[in-house]
Amino acid sequence: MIQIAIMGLGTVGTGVAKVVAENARQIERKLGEPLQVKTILVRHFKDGPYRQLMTDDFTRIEEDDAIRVVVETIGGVEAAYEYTKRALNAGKHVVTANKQLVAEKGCELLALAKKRGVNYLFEASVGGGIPVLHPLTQCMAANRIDEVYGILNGTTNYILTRMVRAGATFADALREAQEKGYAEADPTADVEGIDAGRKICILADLAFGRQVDPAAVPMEGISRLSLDDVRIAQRAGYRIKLLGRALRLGSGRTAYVAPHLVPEDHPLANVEDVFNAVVVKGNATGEVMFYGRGAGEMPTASACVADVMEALQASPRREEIGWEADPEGFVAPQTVPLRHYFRIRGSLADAVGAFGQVEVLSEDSGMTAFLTEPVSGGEAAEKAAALAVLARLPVLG
Ligand SMILES: NC(=O)C1=CN([C@@H]2O[C@H](COP(=O)(O)OP(=O)(O)OC[C@H]3O[C@@H](n4cnc5c(N)ncnc54)[C@H](OP(=O)(O)O)[C@@H]3O)[C@@H](O)[C@H]2O)C=CC1
Ligand SMILES: N[C@@H](CC=O)C(=O)O
Repeated sequence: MIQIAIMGLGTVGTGVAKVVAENARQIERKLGEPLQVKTILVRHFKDGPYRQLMTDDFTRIEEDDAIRVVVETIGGVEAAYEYTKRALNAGKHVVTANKQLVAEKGCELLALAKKRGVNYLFEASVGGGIPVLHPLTQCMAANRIDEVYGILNGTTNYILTRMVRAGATFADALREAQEKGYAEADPTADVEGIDAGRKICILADLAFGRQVDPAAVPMEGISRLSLDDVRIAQRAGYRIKLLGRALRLGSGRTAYVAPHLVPEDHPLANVEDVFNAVVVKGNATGEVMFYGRGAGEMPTASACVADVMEALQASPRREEIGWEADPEGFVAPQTVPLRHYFRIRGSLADAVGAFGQVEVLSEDSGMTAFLTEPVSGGEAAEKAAALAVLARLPVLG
C-alpha cells in the first residue's frame, strides 16, 4: 500500500481524493500496489466522506514516514510554500497545481527537491487537465523552442464564450465559472490576466531554461474588453481571445498576456468554454497544439494524480527538469513588431494620418476600427498619441 497526503481540500484537493478512489484499480495496476490517501490537511473541519482523514496539524504529515507523496492544493504562496519546503525536506515527493507558487518559487523548490533526492512535479499548474509540461520538456526535448502561446485561463475563456454566445453579463458568467470550480479563490487573478501570466511564466521558464519573473511580465485581462470590439472583430473574421505569449528573441526572451484578435481560421479561434489550448513552436517540430479542459475538479486532479504516479515510478527522482534562476535577458514585449487593432473616436483620415496604411474594419457613428501594419508596441503608442483611442489590442499572426 502506497500512502499519500493532500494539503487543501477545495475543488482540486477533493478531485484528487475522488480520482484516487474512483480509478483505484487502474492506478494499482500501473503502480503494482494500491494507492491510498492517508491524511488530508485542512484549515476548517467539515463533515463528509473524508472527515476521518482530516487534520489541521501539518506535522501529522511531515513526521509520518509512511506518507511518500504530498499533493499541495492549497494555492497562494505563504502556507503552501512553507509546507512544500518542509515536505521536501522531510524526503517526500511534492506534487502541485499551484501556478503562483511554481511561477514565483519553482526554481528554488526544484533545487531543494534535487538536494533531497525527491521530485517536485507541477503538470496541473498549466492547462488543468491538458498534458503540456511533460510533452514540452520530454517529447519536444530535441527542439529549440522558439515560441509558446495559447489560451491559458479557463475562467476567462468561459466568460467570453458565455457573453458572446449566450448574451450573459460579465458578472453572471463569472458567477457560473465560480460555481463550476474554475475560478481562483480571488477571481481578480483570472479576469485581470494574472493567472494566465503565471502560467506563461512557467511555460517560458521550461521552454527557454531561464527564470521569467512574473513581476516583469505585462498582464492585461478581459475586464476592460468591450463587446463592441468583440462584435467588430467577429464581423471582420476574427475572434477575441485572452492569450499568453512567450517568444525567444535572439539570445533573449519576452512574455506577456493580453486579449488578442485571432483570425477565425486559426485553431485557437474555436477554443471555447473552459477549454484551453497551448501552441508550442519547436525548430524541428514546427507548431504543436495541446487542447483540453483548462480548469475544473476532475481534469486538474487527473494531472495531479498522474504526477503522483510518476513521482513514485521515477523514484528516487525523475530526470532533470528546471531552469536557471537568473532572469537576465528578459526583454519588454513592447519591442516585438505586431499588427494592432485600434478603435478610435475619429475618421479613417485620422487613422491614415497617424499610421499611413491601415486596414479598415468598421466606420460607424464617428468611430473607426482598423488594423495597423506590424509595428512595435512602443511605436504604435507614439503614432496613436494624437488619436482618441477607445480600444487597442494586438493581433495574432
Ligand atoms: N480550480 C481549478 O480548476 C484549478 C486550480 N488550480 C490551482 O489549484 C490550487 C487549488 O485550487 P482550488 O482547489 O480551486 O482552490 P480552493 O479554494 O477550492 O481550495 C483550496 C483549499 O485549501 C484550503 N486551505 C487554504 N489555506 C490552507 C491552509 N493553511 N491549510 C490547509 N488548508 C488550507 C482552503 O480551505 P478553506 O476552505 O478553509 O479556505 C480550501 O479548501 C490553486 O493553486 C489553484 O490555482 C490549478 C488548476 C485548476
Ligand atoms: N482559475 C484557473 C484554474 C486553472 O488553472 C482557470 O480558470 O484557468
